[in-house]
Parts: sequence; structure tokens; C-alpha cells
Amino acid sequence: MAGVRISNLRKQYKIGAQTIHALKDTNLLIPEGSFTTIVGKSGCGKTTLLRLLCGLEEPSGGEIEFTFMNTGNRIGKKPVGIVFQESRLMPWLTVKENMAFPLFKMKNKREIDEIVEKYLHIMGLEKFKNAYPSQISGGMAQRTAVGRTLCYNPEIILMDEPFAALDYFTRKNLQEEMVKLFLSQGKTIIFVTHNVEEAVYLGEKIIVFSEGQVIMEHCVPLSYPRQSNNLDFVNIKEEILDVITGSQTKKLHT
Ligand SMILES: Nc1ncnc2c1ncn2[C@@H]1O[C@H](COP(=O)(O)OP(=O)(O)OP(=O)(O)O)[C@@H](O)[C@H]1O
Repeated sequence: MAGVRISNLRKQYKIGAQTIHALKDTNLLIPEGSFTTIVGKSGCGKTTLLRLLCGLEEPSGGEIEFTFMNTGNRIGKKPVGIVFQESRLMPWLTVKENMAFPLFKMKNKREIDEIVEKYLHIMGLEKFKNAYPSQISGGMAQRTAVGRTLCYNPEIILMDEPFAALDYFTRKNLQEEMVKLFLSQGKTIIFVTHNVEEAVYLGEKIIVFSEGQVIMEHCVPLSYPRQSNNLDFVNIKEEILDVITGSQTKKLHT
């Protein structure tokens, strides 16, 4: 298992003569095997953080350090997989072939088959394994994308608003699946969302970003599965909404 230590992380972009400070001196500790949700208004730097974590962008300053329980020979390999808002499946491959894609370097076909069948089962996609992306629903496509990442078996799963484009019921269903997956697989999950209810439903810890900075870290003292109509749930949600909308500007470490 792996976690992440982020120290004084900065990212600047240039647009013409303008400098955009997408991330300003961010410090975070993401423990191994934890579920962290990140919320904040549009443009506050959430996606930038994920892009830096998975190596799609280079930081302008600061450090990202992956912390391993068992250092062994893993140093040098980024232990992350990412799920985007869109499933990004290959349309010419079936559900099963899409999920098997990250395993293309493996030689043993039977081993590949075992891994893919396992995650087809976990994601409830066995009946659709031979379907093409154009033949499945948006929820199934996202489940295929999550399954593909699980086949790759990263230590840390980054999720960038993976359920944002889905309808309410599919989204609720996939949120429940995520909790089950977290409890059964013990992966480190970093999940970006606009939706505060989703953040409280999923996260052991919620991190609130504003203008490229962490303005709140809140541990959620509720066990899984959570009920969104529970009073404590509602109170946490309200508190976080207040911080995002600026009714409170405080830095909490609970
Ligand atoms: N490639 C880029 N070039 C220039 N500016 C960028 C680039 N990528 C992001 N930015 C800027 O960095 C800031 C943070 O963007 P980012 O995408 O991380 O925000 P976000 O919180 O994920 O927003 P959203 O919730 O809308 O996806 C924004 O001001 C954005 O315009």
C-alpha cells in the first residue's frame, strides 16, 4: 500500500502575459489505505493536483513523495491509476478487452483472464463483457473504466469527478460500489468532486480547496455505509458548504 506526502507543491501556468497560480504551496498527507475526497469551486486547482500526482504535469515547485509500507523495489514507478470524468474506453474493444488493456505486457493469458474476470464480477459487468462501449450505458462505461484501473492494480486510485456526468440513480449506485470497493480492496483513493454530498458520503477525510489552496481538512467521523439524511451527515455537509461559499473562512483540522 502507498500514501502520498505533498510538500509546498506549486503549479503555475502562463496564459500570454498572465500567470495563473493553479496550486499555491499545498501541503497534504494522504495516508496509505485512506479514502480522501477533494471538493471546491470550479477552477480551484483540484484537477491540477491529480494531474501532478499522476505525472501528466510537472510541478513548478515543491515535492510529491509516495510513501510505501514496503519500499522493496517499487521506487521509481508511480503507483497511481486515474479514472476521468469520461470513461475514455476504446470503442473498437469490448468491455472485457478494455479492462484487459493495461495488462498487455503480461505473457500469461490465463492469468490475464483470471484478473479481468475477477474485476468484471466485482463491477457487475459479467453479462456485458462482450459488448462494445457503444452498446452499454454511461454507468456501465464508468464501471468498466474503474475496472480497467483496478486490473492495472495501482496502489493509489485517483478519480477526477468520475460520476459527474451520470444521472442521480446511477451515481448513487456507483457511490455505493465505491464504498464496497474501498472496504474490500484497501486501496488509497483520492476522489475529486464538485458535489459536497458525494464528498461526505465517500471520504474518510474531506479536503476543501479554494484558489489553489487547502482551506479545510475535515475527518468524517461516520461509519460506512452512510445515510445522507442522518443529522451528523447533514451537519458536516452544511459546514463544508459554508466554507466553500465563504460563510466561514477557517482552517480546521479535526
Ligand atoms: N493547461 C493549462 N493552462 C493554463 N491554465 C490552466 C491549465 N490547466 C488549468 N489551468 C488553470 O488552473 C486553474 C485550476 O484549474 P483546475 O482544472 O485544476 O481546476 P478545478 O478545480 O479542477 O476546476 P473544475 O472543477 O472546473 O474542473 C484554473 O484557473 C485553470 O484555468
